[in-house]
Amino acid sequence: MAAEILIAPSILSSDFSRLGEEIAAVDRAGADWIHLDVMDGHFVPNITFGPPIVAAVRKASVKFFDAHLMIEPADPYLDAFAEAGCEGITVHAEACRHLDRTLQRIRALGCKAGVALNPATSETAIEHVLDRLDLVLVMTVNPGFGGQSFIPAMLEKVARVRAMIGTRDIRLQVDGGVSPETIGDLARAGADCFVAGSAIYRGGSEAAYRQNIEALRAAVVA
Ligand SMILES: O=C(CO)[C@@H](O)[C@H](O)COP(=O)(O)O
Repeated sequence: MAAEILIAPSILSSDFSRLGEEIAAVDRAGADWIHLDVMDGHFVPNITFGPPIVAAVRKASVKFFDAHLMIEPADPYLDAFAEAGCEGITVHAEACRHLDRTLQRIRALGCKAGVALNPATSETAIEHVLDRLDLVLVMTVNPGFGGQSFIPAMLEKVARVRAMIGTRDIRLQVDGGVSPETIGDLARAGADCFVAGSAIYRGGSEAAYRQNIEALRAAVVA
């Protein structure tokens, strides 16, 4: 049976001056997960926030906190993100020298373990850790910024990753340029967890966020 579709708003596109309210708003508007984009200005050319901010906004929602660590190294910060309230921690394959060890640590902390792949990284980079994974994140833009255009070549990669996952209980997440125009193709290629920033946070109100989330869900099944 196909996995339930999950919609995870990326708070990168929210109004950071009201971050707690913006998280609560997408929660009430129908988000399944809250996606937290952590950037270090080194692995990616942008800087966002770290564990203290995650801990501060944890009370804004009881939904699954899905942290996407675009940081290198990631290992020294895993415990702090888990303590801050992240329930899923996704690291980049490109940023982890000992990926197998990193994933073991994430699970030992009681979190779901994920690996993200940049557009240029082959899925073969995660063949050896499939049994340590709860989620694979196929980046469909080059990480660092919201509002970029979806890279069409990633559709075939999503299909290849879906085939690799086989019958394992692993979520296939996509992130970057996810919109009502692209989500249907991504779902047909095998994605089941959709991160969207600008397509959800446009409109600036809870009512708009609800409409935007509903439009994404409708386009998956169209
Ligand atoms: O991780 C990232 C960017 O690095 C994403 O989560 C973006 O924030 C997605 O933004 P949109 O492409 O949906 O606007």
